[in-house]
Amino acid sequence: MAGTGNEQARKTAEGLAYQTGFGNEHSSEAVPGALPVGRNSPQRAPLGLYAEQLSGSAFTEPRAHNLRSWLYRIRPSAAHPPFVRAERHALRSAPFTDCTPDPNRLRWNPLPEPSGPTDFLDGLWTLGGNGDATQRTGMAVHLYYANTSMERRVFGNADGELLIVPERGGLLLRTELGLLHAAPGEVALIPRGVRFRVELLDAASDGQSPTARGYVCENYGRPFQLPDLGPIGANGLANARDFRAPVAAYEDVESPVEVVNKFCGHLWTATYDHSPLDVVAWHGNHVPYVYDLRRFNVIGSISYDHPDPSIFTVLTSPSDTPGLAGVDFVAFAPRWLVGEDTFRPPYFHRNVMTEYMGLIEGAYDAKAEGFVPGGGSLHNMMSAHGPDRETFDRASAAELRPQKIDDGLAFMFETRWPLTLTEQARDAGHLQRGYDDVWQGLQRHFRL
Ligand SMILES: O=C(O)Cc1cc(O)ccc1O
Ligand SMILES: [Fe+2]
Repeated sequence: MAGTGNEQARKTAEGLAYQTGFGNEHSSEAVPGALPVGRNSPQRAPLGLYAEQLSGSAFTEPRAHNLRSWLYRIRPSAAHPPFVRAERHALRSAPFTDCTPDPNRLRWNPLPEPSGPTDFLDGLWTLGGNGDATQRTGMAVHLYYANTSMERRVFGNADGELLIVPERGGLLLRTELGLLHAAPGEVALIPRGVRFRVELLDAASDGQSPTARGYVCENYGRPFQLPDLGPIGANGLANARDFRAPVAAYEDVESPVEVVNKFCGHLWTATYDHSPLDVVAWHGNHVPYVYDLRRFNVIGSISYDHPDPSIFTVLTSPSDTPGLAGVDFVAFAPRWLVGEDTFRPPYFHRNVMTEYMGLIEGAYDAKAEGFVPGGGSLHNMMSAHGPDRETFDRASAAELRPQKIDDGLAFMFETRWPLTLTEQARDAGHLQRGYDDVWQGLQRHFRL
């Protein structure tokens, strides 16, 4: 999994420089000479910087799973006042105990627009999840709807990593390790503990101030990694080289900045007298990434039958049982369907895993209508689901020519544990009533 040092930064369309590769020992310095050579913690770090290690795994975990970065910063993170409890808005954490786990198929419309100025952090709204943040197991599903940038404040999550899936509006993520741009169709991964600020970039097409909407998978468990490829071979699915990590970029700001820290499910806040995004150089593999889902190399059947969606796994958080993920991130990217004598859309099924699905753009091939961009569906453990009636009827009669599915981009957070809702998700006005009806009217065709 680890690669070699990668100093080769490249410019992208957005003008940001990146280093490429997943799991690499990256290194970067915003000022020449800021990175110590040959040791991590010299008696005096270059340029009067402080050396600090940030770990994402226990020191003693196997090398293939070991995650840590060394940061060279203007002030050590330790120089901060006490944290005090903060208001948590609509952000919730596991364990989720307010609602009874619900076996029903559920579907939501997009989050309603916020009524006042709302930044990414205040705009986070938790749908539900499983596990326990204090036990570092399970996951949570959040949505966000923001209309302002985070100003003079920074967020860090001690409870897990954050996989951010923008659906509307580009995000500029200013992290301790540098800047990332994530637009709809791309995903960003912020590792546990890495502090960041979210700025909204793209003005709406009507010239209105920017808004940003999307989904977040909070993973309390083992950090996301690329799935094994087995017989697929050495290449395919999400290729490691398409992940982009930032280059060092720092703020030298000596004025008050609020630092919000999510710890064991609660938000804590402290006002620092400087910006904690003050890392001038760093090296390591505990790093944020951005990945363009359009780079996903889709593998599928070229003979018959609809393959199981595990073939679309972008990232997986393994559990202690081989093959049984705490959470998988799965993308349904554009692809050709060529199966002969095959019902081509997703089949009817009851799955021991729990499936939360969202839509980034367009439509999804199992649902003719009602599953809309920014909305989401939950098919909990063993809940029966699959193509809606209209899709079933159409696909059962379709002429089976090669067909390109390129009118949408959907994804799934698939988890080994059932997902329990928050009260706000259960009682939401944007919860669709009558979702079950999409499977009504499936005719009896049996005859002897
Ligand atoms: O739409 C779903 O329910 C997700 C899904 C997709 C697929 O291709 C096969 C199984 C499955 O659960
Ligand atoms: Fe499913």
